[in-house]
Amino acid sequence: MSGKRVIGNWKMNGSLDANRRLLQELLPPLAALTGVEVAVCPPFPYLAQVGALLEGSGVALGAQNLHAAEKGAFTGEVGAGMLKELGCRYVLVGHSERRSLFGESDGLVAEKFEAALAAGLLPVLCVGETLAQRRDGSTEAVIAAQVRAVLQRVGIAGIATGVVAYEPVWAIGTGETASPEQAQAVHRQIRALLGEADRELAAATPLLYGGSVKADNAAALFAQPDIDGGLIGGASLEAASFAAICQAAAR
Ligand SMILES: O=C(CO)COP(=O)(O)O
Repeated sequence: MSGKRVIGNWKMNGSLDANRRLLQELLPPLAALTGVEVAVCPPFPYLAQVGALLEGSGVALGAQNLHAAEKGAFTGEVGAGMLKELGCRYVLVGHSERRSLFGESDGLVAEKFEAALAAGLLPVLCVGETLAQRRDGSTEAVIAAQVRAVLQRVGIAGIATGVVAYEPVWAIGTGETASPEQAQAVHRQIRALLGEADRELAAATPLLYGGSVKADNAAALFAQPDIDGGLIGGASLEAASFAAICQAAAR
């Protein structure tokens, strides 16, 4: 199957030396793969270094966050145009760590998604429910609210230009992956929700799964009809694991 995407989210990890070593080991096996688009999202200070190391590799660069404004008096923040200038293709928007640790609301996430699109970046909208929300049966409502906030702001054409990543909060960094069936059920729901706006664009929107994706569970997840690839945290920091996950997507 072709057309899958695998994006590595390094989170707040790495160093000049570690990044160089990771990519030295990772890029050769990736060069042999076809039918999969791979990207890595290092912390802001390493975008230029990693961008240079990726040159000619076919692996794309992404950032983990952005501010909704173009520029201005926002100390410590980074604008979409800056990311674009540094060679980013993707930017994560509304990762659950941003939502829970840094108070990002559905509305703010929608503004960021719009700003990324305006700069010519491909925003990756991250959505997902907490364990408490899954247990009390509100998974569907939570995901719907998170997706609708962005849909209302940028429309289905805007969402379809970017990417949606389903990352159940209870599966992030816990080693507990959603089963392929659990993930597929939510992906199907997201596809249906987008399909209410436009079926064709909904079908064309890449839906990635994230949350403890590893070399040994990637193939089963990627085999699901509505899972178009993965957003990888911990395993993207290990060259062999990340390469194996990309390989599973290339099959
Ligand atoms: O948050 C994630 C990617 O954005 C997933 O992280 P893990 O793969 O470490 O569970």
